Amino acid sequence: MAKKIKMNTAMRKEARKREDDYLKGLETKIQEYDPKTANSKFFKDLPISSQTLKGLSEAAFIKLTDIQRESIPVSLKGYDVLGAAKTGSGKTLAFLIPILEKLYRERWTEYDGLGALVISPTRELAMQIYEVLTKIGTHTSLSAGLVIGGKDVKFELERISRINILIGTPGRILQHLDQAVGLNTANLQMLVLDEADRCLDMGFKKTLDAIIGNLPPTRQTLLFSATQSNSLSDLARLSLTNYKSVGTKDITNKDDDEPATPKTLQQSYVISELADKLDVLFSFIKSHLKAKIIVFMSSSKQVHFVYETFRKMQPGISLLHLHGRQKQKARTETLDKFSRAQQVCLFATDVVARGIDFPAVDWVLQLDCPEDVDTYIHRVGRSARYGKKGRSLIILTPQEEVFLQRLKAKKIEPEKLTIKQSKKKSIKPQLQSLLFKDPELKYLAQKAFISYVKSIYIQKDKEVFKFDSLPTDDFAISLGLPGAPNIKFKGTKSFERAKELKNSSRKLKALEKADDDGEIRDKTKEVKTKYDKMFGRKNQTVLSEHYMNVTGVQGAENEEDEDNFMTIKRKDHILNEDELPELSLPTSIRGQKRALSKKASLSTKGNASKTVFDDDGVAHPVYELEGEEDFAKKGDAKTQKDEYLKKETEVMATADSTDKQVAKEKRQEKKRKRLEAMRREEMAEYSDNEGDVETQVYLGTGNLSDDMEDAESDTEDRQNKRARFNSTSDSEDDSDANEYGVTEIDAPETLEDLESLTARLIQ
Ligand SMILES: Nc1ncnc2c1ncn2[C@@H]1O[C@H](COP(=O)(O)OP(=O)(O)OP(=O)(O)O)[C@@H](O)[C@H]1O
Repeated sequence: MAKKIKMNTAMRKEARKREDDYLKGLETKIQEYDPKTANSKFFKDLPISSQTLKGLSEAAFIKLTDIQRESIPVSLKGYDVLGAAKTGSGKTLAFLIPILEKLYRERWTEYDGLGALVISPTRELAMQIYEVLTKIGTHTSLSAGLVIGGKDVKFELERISRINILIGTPGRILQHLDQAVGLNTANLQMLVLDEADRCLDMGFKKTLDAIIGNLPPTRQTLLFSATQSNSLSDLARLSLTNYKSVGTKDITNKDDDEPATPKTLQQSYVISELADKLDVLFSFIKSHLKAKIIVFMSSSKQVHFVYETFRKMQPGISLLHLHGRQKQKARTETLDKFSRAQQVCLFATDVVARGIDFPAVDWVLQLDCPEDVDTYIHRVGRSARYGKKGRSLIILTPQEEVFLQRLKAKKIEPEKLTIKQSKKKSIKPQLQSLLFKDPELKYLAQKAFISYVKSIYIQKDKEVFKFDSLPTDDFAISLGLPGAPNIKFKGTKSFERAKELKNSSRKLKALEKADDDGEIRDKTKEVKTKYDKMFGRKNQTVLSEHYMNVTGVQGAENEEDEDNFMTIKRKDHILNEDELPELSLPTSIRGQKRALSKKASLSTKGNASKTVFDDDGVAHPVYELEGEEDFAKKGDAKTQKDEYLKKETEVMATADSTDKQVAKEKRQEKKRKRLEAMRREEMAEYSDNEGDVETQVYLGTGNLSDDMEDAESDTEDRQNKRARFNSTSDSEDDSDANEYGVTEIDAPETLEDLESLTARLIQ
């Protein structure tokens, strides 16, 4: 922080003049700076302020990297920038320095509000950017905030209005833009999108559009990434004006034969059968006990399973695991431990594939093939950063070998390795024995199996990921399972049938419509057996235990169920179709149609008549005429009429109150389901791949040097977050929505009320 000295008016004037002159001089230097002639090597050669230089040198940033040399002067001159450079090449400083400089030159104070906004696709990356900013900005008087989840609103509102540089993930930033009255973007000078293409991949396009829509068009915008996609060019076209592309040659390899991966990275691959991959992994770890390794896998369930089982087999190196389904506190601790350790193996999903700057990673191992070459580049980019050496190994199954061609098209040609026979060790018997002893592990194995199969199924590149030729039985055995869990695509007969369906394009669409529970819901054709209904109620306490027993899915209520695309059934508990109650159905097609058609059945049955049964079980027509004498015996007509009306009114009143009760229950059920759906949606959005995964909001206290994390009260914050999140999404089109985004409706008093309620619900 700038040191405050007591000054009188004259001194203040003098200081002000000196500052004016200095800033003018700086501005002139920027305009006159010509990167070609300047040929700067060090930060001190750039036209930047002494306070930023001081911060940089204290953090040991002295020499410029290529992307910094190229892009900082362009950004300082005020151009929009599309910056692309290899992983680990120093892009973070390339956008943070221009932010600090711009706000400094504009003499930004806390009263000017938000001056710069930095958007990052993951929370981890946002935290990392914030940390770098706190280091290099320590001599400025600017304030910075990290927007990552739930302090109380009053606290946020108070702070956010004084933040000058805000860093966060797209969803959370939009929420603040929508809700925080104190967040004034009218003066915003700079917008930065880090890993911009990833923000788009993760489906944040709409959110980004909405954020950009909230910002003044006169701002300067910088987009940075280590890979480039068409969507990024689209975003650049839409959000940048008169922009300069910087460093893009570095990664597009149009003009030279250089790959988009760092030169100092030694890349290799091995071909292994799917069923042997875990053996290869274990053998690899055993023979690299002194290394710092990251192992990438395709899903959190795989990470969880491999971590839990390998831990029990004690390979002789510390093991860590990190995925988006862990609590934020655990994730932050793991990141920290991994960063500090020198000999350690981290099992992770792609949540840390991009941008995260772990120091000195020796090996990046890809146990599962990445979805595309860009993901490959980002994963291997966790090693060989900032010119250091590093190595990578990708394990491909014979079916996935075609991925090497995809890499070759981008000039990436890893070297083939074969594993020495002497180093190969099968861990299958150990895994089997572990699973046999521990049902929890068996459950994890089943989930890992399912999530892997699902991950292959949903891949876009069908030439690389061949769902049909998955050796499922062998794979299951390799996880220690007795055989492939009987995966049932609900609504179809079996796994084999699912494959068959997958090959038929129309039915594929149906499969793609599968909901979170793996059920392909075709509402028009859905027929529920009593077993379906029972399983459908698995969350209800009475049946849940039984459901778990039948399906062998113990502890499912404690697990996030993202992988229930397909459900598993324990082999020994398959329900036999012949156990189901027998139905006699018409065999001919015409007969079936007739049975299902009301109209057709009426034609054969004649008009319907309503019958009532008396106490002796004798049937009478509903309107049975009574003889005059019998009628007269009961009293005069008026009294009878009044009595009848009274009785009927009572019946109607009872029916009305029952109806109201039923309507109320239905409404509550609907509300519950809606909240549940929102929660699931939110979990999905804030999950594995993992974008806006924050569970807490934290704003910096208004000073760059202040710390950032308060991971307390996770659950409570999660609830708060959820509440606000829902409220955001609903508020636009539902003026009656309360703070939870749920429309409160009065109990219908009349039939009209009920009708209008129904109409609203249908809408
Ligand atoms: N000028 C510099 N001098 C010394 N170290 C630097 C310099 N610039 C960056 N670094 C270091 O290099 C590493 C990589 O930097 P950074 O994380 O900004 O890379 P990146 O290009 O954003 O990578 P990715 O594409 O993977 O996100 C960091 O450890 C950072 O501290």
